[in-house]
Amino acid sequence: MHYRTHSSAAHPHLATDTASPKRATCCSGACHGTAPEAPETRLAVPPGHSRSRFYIAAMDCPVEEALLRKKLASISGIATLQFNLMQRVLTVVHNGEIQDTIVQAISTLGMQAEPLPDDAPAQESPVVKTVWWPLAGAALMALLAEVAHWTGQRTLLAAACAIAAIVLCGLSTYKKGWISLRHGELNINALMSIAVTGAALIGQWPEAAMVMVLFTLAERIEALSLDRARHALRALMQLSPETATVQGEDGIWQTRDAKTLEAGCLIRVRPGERIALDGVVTAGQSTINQAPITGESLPVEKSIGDTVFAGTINQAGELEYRASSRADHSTLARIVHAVEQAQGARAPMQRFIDRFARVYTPLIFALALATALLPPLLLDGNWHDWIYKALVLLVIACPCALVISTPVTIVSALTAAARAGILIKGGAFLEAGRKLKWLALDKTGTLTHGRPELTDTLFFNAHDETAIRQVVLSLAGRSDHPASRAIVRALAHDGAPALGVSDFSALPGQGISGTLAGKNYTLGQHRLMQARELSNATIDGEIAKLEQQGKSVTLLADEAQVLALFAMADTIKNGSRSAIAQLHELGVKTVILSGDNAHTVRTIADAAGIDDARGQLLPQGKLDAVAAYCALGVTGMVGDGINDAPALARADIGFAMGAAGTDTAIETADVALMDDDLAKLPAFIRLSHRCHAVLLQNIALALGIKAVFLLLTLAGMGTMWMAVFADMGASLLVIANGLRLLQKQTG
Ligand SMILES: Nc1ncnc2c1ncn2[C@@H]1O[C@H](COP(=O)(O)OP(=O)(O)OP(=O)(O)O)[C@@H](O)[C@H]1O
Ligand SMILES: [Zn+2]
Repeated sequence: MHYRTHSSAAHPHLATDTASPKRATCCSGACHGTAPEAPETRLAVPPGHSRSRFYIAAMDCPVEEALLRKKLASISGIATLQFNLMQRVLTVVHNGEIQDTIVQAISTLGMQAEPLPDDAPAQESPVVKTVWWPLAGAALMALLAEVAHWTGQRTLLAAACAIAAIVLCGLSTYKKGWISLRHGELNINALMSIAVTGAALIGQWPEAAMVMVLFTLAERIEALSLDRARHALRALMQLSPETATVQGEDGIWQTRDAKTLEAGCLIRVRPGERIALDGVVTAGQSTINQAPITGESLPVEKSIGDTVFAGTINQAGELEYRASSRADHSTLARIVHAVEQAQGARAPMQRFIDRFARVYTPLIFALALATALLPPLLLDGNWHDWIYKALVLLVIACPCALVISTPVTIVSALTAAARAGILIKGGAFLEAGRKLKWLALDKTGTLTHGRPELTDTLFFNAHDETAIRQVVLSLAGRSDHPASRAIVRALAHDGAPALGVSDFSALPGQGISGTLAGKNYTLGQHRLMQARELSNATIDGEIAKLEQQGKSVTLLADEAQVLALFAMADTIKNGSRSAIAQLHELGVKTVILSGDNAHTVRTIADAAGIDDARGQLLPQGKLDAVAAYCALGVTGMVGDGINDAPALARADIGFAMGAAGTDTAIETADVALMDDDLAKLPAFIRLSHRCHAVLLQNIALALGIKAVFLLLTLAGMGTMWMAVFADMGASLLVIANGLRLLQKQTG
């Protein structure tokens, strides 16, 4: 009997043997070297601690993060804090039942924290309807103040209009500013409040009003732009339909809410409809557009036994399939969840900028103070002029544009990648991609189709070939390894009934063994038989001949001797050569690390144009090889098999191929490629370059604009509302620049 649970579309190699040993215990992240930093996606929960998540609507800007950090630091029992500003979710690892204390503490900051169920799949953030009329009224009042001022009306009128404008739109800024000042933080709200108040105090009423109005307007636009980045990801989730046609107990088809369906139910999908849940086809034949999962829009043939994914589009015919998981555990839901978690992990660039901002703001604030005080005191300057300049400086002191530019850019890139079938588990990996020096590739299933055909069969010392065929068929039937599957495919038509297998065990990268009809047999590679001293000169000679032809050989042996030889040849994937060429163009060197024999590996390396080839590696050998390359430079490893897991975890970036349908790959890989297309590797590296370019542009833009205004102001030419315009303009520009990554197709 076969134990296949995966279709040929989902890669077979990663499916475990039924009795396979534990998966590699090494988790990605924990074993990473220095570059890149381990992602913070999964917060470790020490014993005795628990994890709580809160949705805080007001927390969408790094200034709130600083405030919250400070406030929560005073609560005992909190171990770790993780801020996801894009999703506005705060994760706290703590001991003791202190959720209420946390909510309480946050409320003293003027923010509301709603507890979220732990690890719940992301939910739609509540849409807060923005009320625009107070802002419009404020703008009108500010204009009137301006007019009153210019037409030389009494100051009183200008002041009245200005106060009305500030009250209409600025109260919340004042409130937030006051809270942050009380906690010793200088956030944008505090800076703006001081600037506006200062302007009013020196009699610049219209300017005070304008600054407040422009600031509020820009904040609104900024919030809307950030929402766009958030919703791009949510839009992915909405690809799976709300309802599905399900067979009820009475056999009648009925339309039901997809969220209420359990695994195991039978679903029918018509041509043109979207698949509602992950599942396995039980009837019908069709083609499916899997672009939402894999990024590949060429339709894929599906028939009985094939896996279908929620969110993909059924095209040609009607299909019936049995759901394999609930809607909130579909591959699509996992992708969205993984990207959301990745957003919470801070990329190195972001950490750098946060550190920079912490110095920048106090520095400019000090400069403003000095500007206000020193020239009038020491140089007999005009108080009014210098205070005004100081206020303009306060407006420039906000690092908002700089701080917001990085997360927006990275989130846009992560989302764009997910839409193209590349799941990146954190900004750190995205940033590391462009630094890749070496890429190690697994052979079977990565460079080749992973569907070898049996080419030669030889029997040794055999009295009864039929009996041996039956043994090998029964044993190979227990494994999902491509070598075993090739044997099963070639021999299955013999029609002999399968024998029962007991004591089945798998030796990753070497073979499998089990007891059939009271005798122990091993199916595996040449080395394994040599180590057991079962091989001989004749067999070695035959194998050498076959391997020269680029074939892989698997042997069947009992406890005393080798009984049969199976040679197979795998074909290289169409896209492999061009993908490797693109990688070389991007400055990445390539090497194959394979468990197969050296000749075959060399043959495939030459056919694909790969720089270096190493065969005959056990899982530990692959790991050691990757470690050696890591010492030379940033190293990636691409694989899909159990024998690759330790090496994938050790590499600076571990890429899992054909991850759709294999949950462990989606969860443990640093970068999960949803299908088997190697072209996704150069696409990932190009995205990394593009993302880096945008990050640098944004930093230059944000700092450049500040620098210009700093000089203008000191030269006495900067006005306050110009500074607000420039500052907020910079924020909007960098956001728009970051969002560009969303539009561009990766590839
Ligand atoms: N489950 C199995 N059934 C049959 N043969 C196996 C099995 N596992 C390993 N082997 C033998 O061991 C060899 C090495 O296996 P391994 O899985 O390490 O590498 P591979 O699949 O050939 O190549 P790659 O490392 O590039 O994926 C195979 O070529 C095969 O001969
Ligand atoms: Zn801000």
